[in-house]
Amino acid sequence: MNHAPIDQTGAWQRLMEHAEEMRTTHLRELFLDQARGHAFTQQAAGLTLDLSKQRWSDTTLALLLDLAREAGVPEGIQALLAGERVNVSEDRPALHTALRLPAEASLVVDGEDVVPGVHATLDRMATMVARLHARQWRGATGRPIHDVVNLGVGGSDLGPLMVTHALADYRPADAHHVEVHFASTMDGSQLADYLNRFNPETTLFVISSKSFTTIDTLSNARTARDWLLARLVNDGIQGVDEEMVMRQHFVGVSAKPEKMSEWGIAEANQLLFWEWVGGRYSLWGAIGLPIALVIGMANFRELLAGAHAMDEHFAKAPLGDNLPVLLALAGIWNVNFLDIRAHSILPYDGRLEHFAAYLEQLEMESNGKSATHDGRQVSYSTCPVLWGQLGPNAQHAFYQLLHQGTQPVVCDFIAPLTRYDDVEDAATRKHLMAQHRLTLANCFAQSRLLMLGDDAIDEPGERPGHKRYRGNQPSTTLLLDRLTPATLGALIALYEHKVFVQAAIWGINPFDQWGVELGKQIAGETERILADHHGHENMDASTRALLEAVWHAERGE
Ligand SMILES: O=P(O)(O)OC[C@H]1O[C@](O)(CO)[C@@H](O)[C@@H]1O
Repeated sequence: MNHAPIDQTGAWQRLMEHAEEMRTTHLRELFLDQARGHAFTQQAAGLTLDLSKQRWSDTTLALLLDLAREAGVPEGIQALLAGERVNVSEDRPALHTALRLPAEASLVVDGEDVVPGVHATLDRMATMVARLHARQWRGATGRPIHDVVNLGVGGSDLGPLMVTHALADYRPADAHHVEVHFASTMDGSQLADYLNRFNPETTLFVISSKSFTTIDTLSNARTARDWLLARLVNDGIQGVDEEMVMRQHFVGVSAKPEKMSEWGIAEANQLLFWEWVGGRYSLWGAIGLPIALVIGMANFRELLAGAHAMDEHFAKAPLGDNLPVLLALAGIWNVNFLDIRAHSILPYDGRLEHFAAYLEQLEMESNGKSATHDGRQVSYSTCPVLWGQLGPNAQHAFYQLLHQGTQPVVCDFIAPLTRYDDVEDAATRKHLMAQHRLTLANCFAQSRLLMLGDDAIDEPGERPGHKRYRGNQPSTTLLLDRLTPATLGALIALYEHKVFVQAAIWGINPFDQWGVELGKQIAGETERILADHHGHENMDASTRALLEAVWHAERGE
């Protein structure tokens, strides 16, 4: 990978000059070229990526590809996939792609083939899933488990939450005996709701934490353990003891087996993964247990196969046809050359409700960095501010700003081409397919209007200021043939690799997250001060007053 400041390269300078001209070119002018739609559209692994509504031209793309080569992107891709230590600050590989290699593949890292271990874990997951689906996993009183609650946060929550929601339609018949839930917030509010409603005899907790030190997760886990012990042991259910509760109501997923054991997770209930899997890249293995519970192991393997298909494409397609590379370059162009630093993720499918939240972590925790590999502060922008929501709902919320606000925003519109054609009842199918058409019409209308502005109307005429649309907001449209485990796997892998390519160009490490560490430390100190009622004397006036407000409230003042 190239460690020279990227903004001092010839390719960057040429892009800066070219951007002068492009900044004053409206998208509607670019679309005078009728061939543009096709020219900027590529397909792979069940996805169609339309980048024609980006404010770029053939020349822009050629210059961006030069930039990618100058930044060492092709070598970076090979290094990532070969298991080199691309996570420089933590001196380890980032091998999420190994989690989706087929069983017959081999990937030797530090003298060891990692693939057999990956598949051994998948097989252990399969055994757990089969027992739960068959109602053979019983709680301490002998009743089959009905509710499984995943306790995790960040990468140990967002991926499984997003995918289980997206693929709920793929639930096999035997999975209907088990309901999967998620609790992540450290304030306990999500968990408290479950504890009010669920029967402890039939509830299993999956404690998901790569580090097994995350206070958010461990505080939820402690509450869950106390709840189970209070209800099943202290209330004196005959024959039930603590050991049985720990063995029959807790599974642990982590890279730290010793910490799981210390906490009380039975060894047989520990699912392991590796330090070389980043938290936000971890849904493909043991952290994906809730996914496998909802969609079944066969569909989980399809999810992996879809991601692997995207990995193969990423490894082999020439840069100019490579979907993750193209998506990354569009982002670089917007952030660094057109000064567009807000990015909205807008799925037009209710099943992708949690996709934006998932991408917020993937992109911003990966690339929200300002130090390069060699510790230098960058002199250019890196990750944009990324946020999103279901597109149809966002139309009634923040699209006003997209259309008439003052901020340039780039949008990713995401939708499946086909939906509801398999609904059995003919009348319902007809109505639902019409709703899908309506949704696609809205999706395409919005990106067109954002692009053209007033020109989207046949006869724009004179319009008062408050009715004018200036257009020229760029967007990407991503179509899935249909939303299946395989295409969702490919979609996620596409964004993972996009993030990697952008990091390679910016010269930053997408696989660490040092920026979240200090906050955890200071929160720990603050928690002690809150409990001890002293130690705040030398703090800033604002924090002091906030702490005092809590103490007043605790005293009922
Ligand atoms: O899985 P863990 O170790 O509990 O971490 C949860 C999340 O916390 C973070 O480390 C950030 O604090 C994320 O990177 C991670 O996904």
